Amino acid sequence: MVTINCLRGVPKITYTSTPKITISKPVVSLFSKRASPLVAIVAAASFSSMSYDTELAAAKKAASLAARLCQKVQKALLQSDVQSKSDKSPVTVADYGSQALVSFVLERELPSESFSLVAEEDSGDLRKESGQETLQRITKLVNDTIANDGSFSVPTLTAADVLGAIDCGKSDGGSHGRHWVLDPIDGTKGFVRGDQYAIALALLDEGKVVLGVLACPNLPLASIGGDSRHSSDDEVGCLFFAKVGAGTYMQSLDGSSPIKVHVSTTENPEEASFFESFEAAHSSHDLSSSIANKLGVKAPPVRIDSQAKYGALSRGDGAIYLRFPHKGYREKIWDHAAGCIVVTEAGGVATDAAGNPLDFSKGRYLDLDTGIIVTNQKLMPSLLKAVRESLDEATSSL
Ligand SMILES: Nc1ncnc2c1ncn2[C@@H]1O[C@H](COP(=O)(O)O)[C@@H](OP(=O)(O)O)[C@H]1O
Ligand SMILES: [Mg+2]
Ligand SMILES: [Mg+2]
Ligand SMILES: [Mg+2]
Repeated sequence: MVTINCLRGVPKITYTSTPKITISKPVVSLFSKRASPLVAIVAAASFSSMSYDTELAAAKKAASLAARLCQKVQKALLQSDVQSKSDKSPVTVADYGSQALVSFVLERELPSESFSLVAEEDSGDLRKESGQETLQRITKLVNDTIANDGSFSVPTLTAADVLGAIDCGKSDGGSHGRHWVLDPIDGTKGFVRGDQYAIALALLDEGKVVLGVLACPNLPLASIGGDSRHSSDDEVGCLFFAKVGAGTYMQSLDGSSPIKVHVSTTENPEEASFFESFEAAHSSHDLSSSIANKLGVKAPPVRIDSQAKYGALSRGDGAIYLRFPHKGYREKIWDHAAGCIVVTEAGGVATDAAGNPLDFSKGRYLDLDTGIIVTNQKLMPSLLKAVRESLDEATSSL
């Protein structure tokens, strides 16, 4: 049996191999020219032979447009644009606007697809009385970005449309069917500081990441290896994209020709610089320093926010990414799905601290042992050994 969950008041189509078709809602959507049941059946029949080209093109367009919205907001960020979520983490008008835009673009560009989106933000706070001013600002940002792009002929979106688009991201994901996975701004703390952030979008098919796009508006096109400071003359704005079995490419966000990228091939830890979170609250800097020492890494850590770390690693700026959240933190799939395929298609390996591959099929959270480590194939065995020793030492000193 195949179930296609269409959100936003569009049809929920369920059919079995008989095929028996049930349409549980009327075909009504502001945005979409929705699939007929027949189209849905044809799509399901060719499921296994998909090349994901259309999906990748849609994902690149969605992430690039969202990046434009974010760039505009970051340039003139107001204190009132930044709110605090119930877990005390920050969220801005750009996080919400980016999520609404990506949801909107995917549905417009892939009208015959089922549409399931697992995304970070939800509209709860925007539906409250206190959220109305923020909602108006987000609605204007989304409409302005669509109008400036000029490629969609849609009526102006209402605040309710924007709320609906944001709430499309409530899917639970899982190991069956297709699910888009979105972090509308990864590295919100970096975004608010004026530093690195990324729009991270991936597609899961039967629990596996099959494509990923990372828009990194502040990442220099030139290498940042070994030095996170860069001159203000550096051209910034990178778009990384990867498709399963097809490698990883990078182009400028302005639309230059893509170039194929590859992770560092160094086998020598002394030459290998490593990335970690800028925020010590997100990853233990002490633990990564101990691991780097054991491995013989000489260079100081390169600390930057967001999945820009995966992008930079995929083009060989550094050779290692270490992430060790403090006890009790659960990693979410949108913080790693796009970055993971970008780095693995570029020849890298991403695992948990025990060397297990990252499993994106378990729902909104990653179920993993302790931390996330990323490097090239050659360095992974010695990195795993250093990780094990450092973790043992940390445990025995408690
Ligand atoms: N205590 C914590 N430990 C680990 N990660 C955390 C954390 N609190 C928040 N995060 C996650 O770290 C992400 C940013 O990663 P990085 O440190 O690499 O920039 C955040 O993404 P958002 O900014 O999308 O919320 C958030 O999901
Ligand atoms: Mg994130
Ligand atoms: Mg985010
Ligand atoms: Mg967040």
